[in-house]
Amino acid sequence: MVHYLPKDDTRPLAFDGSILGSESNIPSQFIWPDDEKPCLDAPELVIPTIDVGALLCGGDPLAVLKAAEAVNEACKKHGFFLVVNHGVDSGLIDRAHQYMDVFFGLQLSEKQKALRKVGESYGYASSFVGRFSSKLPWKETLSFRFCPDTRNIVENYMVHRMGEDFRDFGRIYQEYCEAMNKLSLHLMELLGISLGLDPAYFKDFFQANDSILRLNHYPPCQKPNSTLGTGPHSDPTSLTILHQDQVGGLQVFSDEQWHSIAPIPGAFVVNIGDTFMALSNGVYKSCLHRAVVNNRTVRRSLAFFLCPEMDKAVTPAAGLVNAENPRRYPDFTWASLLEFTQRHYRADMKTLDAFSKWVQEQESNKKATP
Ligand SMILES: C=C1C[C@]23C[C@@]1(O)CC[C@H]2[C@]1(C)CCC[C@@](C)(C(=O)O)[C@H]1[C@@H]3C(=O)O
Ligand SMILES: O=C(O)CCC(=O)C(=O)O
Ligand SMILES: [Fe+2]
Repeated sequence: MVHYLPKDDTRPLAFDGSILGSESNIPSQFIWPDDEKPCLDAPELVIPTIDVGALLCGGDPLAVLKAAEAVNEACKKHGFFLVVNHGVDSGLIDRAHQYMDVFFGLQLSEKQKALRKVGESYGYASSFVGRFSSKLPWKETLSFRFCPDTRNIVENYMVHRMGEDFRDFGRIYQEYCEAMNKLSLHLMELLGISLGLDPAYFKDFFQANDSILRLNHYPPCQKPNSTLGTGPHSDPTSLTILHQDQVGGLQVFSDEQWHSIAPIPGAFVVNIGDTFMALSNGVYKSCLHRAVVNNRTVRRSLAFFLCPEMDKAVTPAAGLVNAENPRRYPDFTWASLLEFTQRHYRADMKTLDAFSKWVQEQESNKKATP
């Protein structure tokens, strides 16, 4: 059964990884231009490994200070670091990876019960069929909304979209999000210390949050040199906690070239997003990264995106604005940046600058119309 349409057909194609993964004639919409094609032998980027054990148990202040210094150095440069000794149960991480196929292994028609609509951030999306017309990512995704104060929000969402049979499935990602939320708040303490702010500064800002867990499922691809699992972008969100399986494929753009981030069992890859770059007044960098695919095996990753409450004002900490470092970005809300990425702009390497320009244009339009 063919799951995609001939080249000249303009109707959106349906992406079914179980079929396309073995196809050699890849639809043109998935082929990236030469200047964005991946280099599969990218050199490895060695990023600092932060042991957060001392932070979790309120232990040795010297160890916390050392971790904060390493975070400061990494975040001023490329915004990526590894986290170990994080307290997240390894069995929960394993189950979160194993259960992905309970959903992605379904018939396309079943998965489409949870179909994400344009402008929405949650549900099932396959390569953004119907959202973009070219440079389509070679992946299927399932995204959940997580708010710590809304009991069982993930579990109830899955039951609502897929039926009672998906309660156990939803329970696993509910527990996974609760663990990510706890770790995120510890990391926010460390980021506050690393910027010379009160440890509670960012922790309080994100205590109530409106976050996203995204399951990325990358089928094998017969032309891995011409396609991308996830295109080059910086995350528009605040902080990303990524768990990638042992297949490998995450790449970061640093020092003018692409580098691979090797999977480390039991470690999370953490990176600063655009919203946190604005909160730090540009001191910490939200950097370009992407995911490459391979022709042998499926790759899976779980990305937890910590986001503030929708209408909370995103404005830099006062201590980070001064004559040497004036305001870099306008005040905004996460709701407006999210809407920008969902309706007006495909998140890429320049999202925050394009968004800042868009905010200023919106404001001048408002002033112009009486
Ligand atoms: C707010 C978001 C938009 C994207 C998901 C996310 O929750 C955080 C990352 C964003 C994304 C992955 C950046 C690359 C382009 C994108 C379209 C994708 O490939 O998935 C982005 C996501 C989106 O759904 O717009
Ligand atoms: O799958 C990966 O390794 C990266 C995915 C990513 O960058 C994202 O979902 O924002
Ligand atoms: Fe990302």
